[in-house]
Amino acid sequence: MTMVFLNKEIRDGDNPDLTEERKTATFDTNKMAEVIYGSEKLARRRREISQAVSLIPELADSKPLPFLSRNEKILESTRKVTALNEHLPRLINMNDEDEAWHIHSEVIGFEGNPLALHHSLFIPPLVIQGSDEQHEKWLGRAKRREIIGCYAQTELGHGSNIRKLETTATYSLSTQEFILHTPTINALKWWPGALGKSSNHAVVVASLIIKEQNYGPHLFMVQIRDEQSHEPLPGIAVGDIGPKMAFNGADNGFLGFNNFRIPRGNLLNRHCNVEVDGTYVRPPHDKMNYAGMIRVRSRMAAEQGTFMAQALTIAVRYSAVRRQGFLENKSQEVKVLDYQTQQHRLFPAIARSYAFIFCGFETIQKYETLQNEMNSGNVSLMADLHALTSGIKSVVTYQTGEGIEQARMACGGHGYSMASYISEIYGCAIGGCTYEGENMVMLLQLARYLVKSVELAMRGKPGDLGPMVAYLAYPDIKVDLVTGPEAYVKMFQHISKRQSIKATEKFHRKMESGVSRDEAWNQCAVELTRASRLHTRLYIIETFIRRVDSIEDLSIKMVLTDLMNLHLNYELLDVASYALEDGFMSSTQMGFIKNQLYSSLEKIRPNAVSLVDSFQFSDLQLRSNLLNFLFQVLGRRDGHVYQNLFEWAKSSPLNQTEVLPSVTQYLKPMMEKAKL
Ligand SMILES: CCCCCCCCCCCCCCCCCCCCCCC/C=C/C(=O)SCCNC(=O)CCNC(=O)[C@H](O)C(C)(C)COP(=O)(O)OP(=O)(O)OC[C@H]1O[C@@H](n2cnc3c(N)ncnc32)[C@H](O)[C@@H]1OP(=O)(O)O
Ligand SMILES: Cc1cc2nc3c(=O)[nH]c(=O)nc-3n(C[C@H](O)[C@H](O)[C@H](O)COP(=O)(O)OP(=O)(O)OC[C@H]3O[C@@H](n4cnc5c(N)ncnc54)[C@H](O)[C@@H]3O)c2cc1C
Repeated sequence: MTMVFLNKEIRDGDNPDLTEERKTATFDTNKMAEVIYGSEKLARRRREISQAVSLIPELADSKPLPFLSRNEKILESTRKVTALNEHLPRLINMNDEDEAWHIHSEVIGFEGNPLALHHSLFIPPLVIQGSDEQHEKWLGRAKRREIIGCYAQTELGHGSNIRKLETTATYSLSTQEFILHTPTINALKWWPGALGKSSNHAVVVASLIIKEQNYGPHLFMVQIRDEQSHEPLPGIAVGDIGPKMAFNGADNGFLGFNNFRIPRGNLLNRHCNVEVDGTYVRPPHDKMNYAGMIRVRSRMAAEQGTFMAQALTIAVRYSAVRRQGFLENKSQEVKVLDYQTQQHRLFPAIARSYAFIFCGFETIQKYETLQNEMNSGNVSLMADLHALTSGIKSVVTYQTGEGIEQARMACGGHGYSMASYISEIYGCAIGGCTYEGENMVMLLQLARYLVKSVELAMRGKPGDLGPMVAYLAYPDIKVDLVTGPEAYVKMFQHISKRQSIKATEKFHRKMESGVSRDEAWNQCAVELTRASRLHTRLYIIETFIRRVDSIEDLSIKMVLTDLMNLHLNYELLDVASYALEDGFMSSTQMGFIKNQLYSSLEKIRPNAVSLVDSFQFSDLQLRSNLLNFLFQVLGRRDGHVYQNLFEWAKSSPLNQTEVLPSVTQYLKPMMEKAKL
């Protein structure tokens, strides 16, 4: 029997073009997977889980999803997630979030499902903001999936500016209840995933009002539907918001309250409280109620990195079996992966996927440290992590969107077909630019932090700068890029520092000229977001270097060094104008960076397929599975693309009949009429 994952993933019967690629690899893909996923155990568990899932037919799509209506998609995603629920205890360690995430993405893919938000946005705020008593009451039920929940914060009229949320939770002294109310159409909750038709509970974010004083956004546990009939409770209006760009297997919804009462104990009160007499007990940090958002953002680098990696796996494998045009040898057309332009399209994005995943591991760990500190009352790390994750979520989502789109174009016409699966990945991933804080808004949050840091440095207090921004006070010393990665970091530090200082000085000048602070901020906003992006890209580069430095296996270290060098040169080239502008970079250095970049592409070429194989996405996960060969097919591990594309097309509902009603009703009469 052929094993699912071999050293270089060579299997009998594969397309020989892919086999040839796998033979040229200089490293072991299993070992690389250990580096990607953080440990031998995690990488092995993923393979075991993929293998187990592939043997359970009911966990595969029963129909090609692109051919389904919205109702059918929701039915199918719900069928799969509930079937999965039955198998879960046997397949994964139920306390291991990584395993749970992996198995869900295997089975559900990118289309969404009614439980996706339950585990990522309903349970976490309950854990973070709920007291022990509240955990006792709801957490076990939620974890056992006796109840289904969502996170209802955004409203029709407000998403970014949550201080202005209009849904109110007014404390009634006489009944010791909160009265939830939606005063206007704009105040309807709008967007929460799985709210529309599936959830019976929601963590609702509403402005807390006590004795006519507004205490800002707070989190409340609210039952919205009857647990037996699933009908909305009296006083609640709830429904689906309609089809979206993607993620249509999930029911994002709206929610309105008509003076709906909940007990005082439903305010999630681990860190703040309203006492019986209406006394408000403040949390240890003003923005404590936003902590759940830091958690989600801290996971986005790794998440988006794997989204992009899936699109790249599809595009790189396909590029190795797609032959078109000639190079030197005119007797055989070349693999399109041999074109430098194709490599330039795909390889820097592979490097970014690795970089985002490595960076993601660090931010997830940082969040876990923050969480432990918060539990013991120390909130001093919140500001730093809020700034860092605000920048990272914005940069990685944008660059992931770019990378996936390049992957699509790299597949030519077939990339545009839903058979590639890339449009589904793109539609889901690109939502990340908006959800969990619109990117510009979040870049401006990081900019606040950078401006404050520059001000500290300007006031001669560099010692007060945290390690993340210490470079803002470093002197400018020219660097020789030939000396290696540290010189690239120094060059990037100079660029980032200069932009932060320029933006801050411009902001100060505006205010000195009499413009109000808010107006001055707005007039500098583009420059400020540029500073945030540069700072974040520098941070990502540094995490990449740290990770490569820590690797012991020589063959893995060598290929990752090639990938890291590609990343360094690509990133620096992309922002070179900032350093050319003040003469910190010479045109000779610019030429050096370009040459290094092209030589990195050549070095990576023989390892390209194995670099994406190392993510070890199963065919099921890429919707290119053998069990159901009718589904999306471009990223198949075995590379047999064309015959499966043909099968896919034949399965289109349009092809189930030779003459469509559109022809009999309209085209035929038109043609007949024309003959008269
Ligand atoms: C066993 C089984 C287990 C199963 C597990 C199953 C897993 C299932 C997985 C399924 C896998 C399937 C795979 C497919 C993958 C599909 C994935 C796609 C999923 C899509 C899901 C989308 C979910 C989306 C959810 C949301 O979007 S929720 C809503 C998010 N909303 C926002 O983010 C709003 C953004 N706005 C804000 O955060 C704030 O308004 C603001 C921060 C912008 C401003 O706030 P505010 O006005 O209050 O503050 P100021 O600007 O005035 O600043 C004042 C100071 O406060 C500081 N500040 C602000 N925020 C914070 C903070 N969070 N922490 C600390 N400090 C903060 C500022 O920095 C200011 O400080 P200063 O004054 O010193 O400068
Ligand atoms: C797929 C998806 C899933 C979602 N899931 C959930 C969920 O489960 N729960 C939930 O509560 N919400 C959810 N949301 C909502 C999401 O969190 C918000 O849409 C997001 O926070 C952006 O807010 P907004 O829609 O108000 O955008 P807006 O703020 O209206 O953005 C519009 C434009 O205005 C600009 N802008 C706004 N404010 C500023 C500013 N201060 N400075 C400069 N520019 C500004 C933005 O940059 C943007 O260009 C989801 C959204 C999506 C797309």
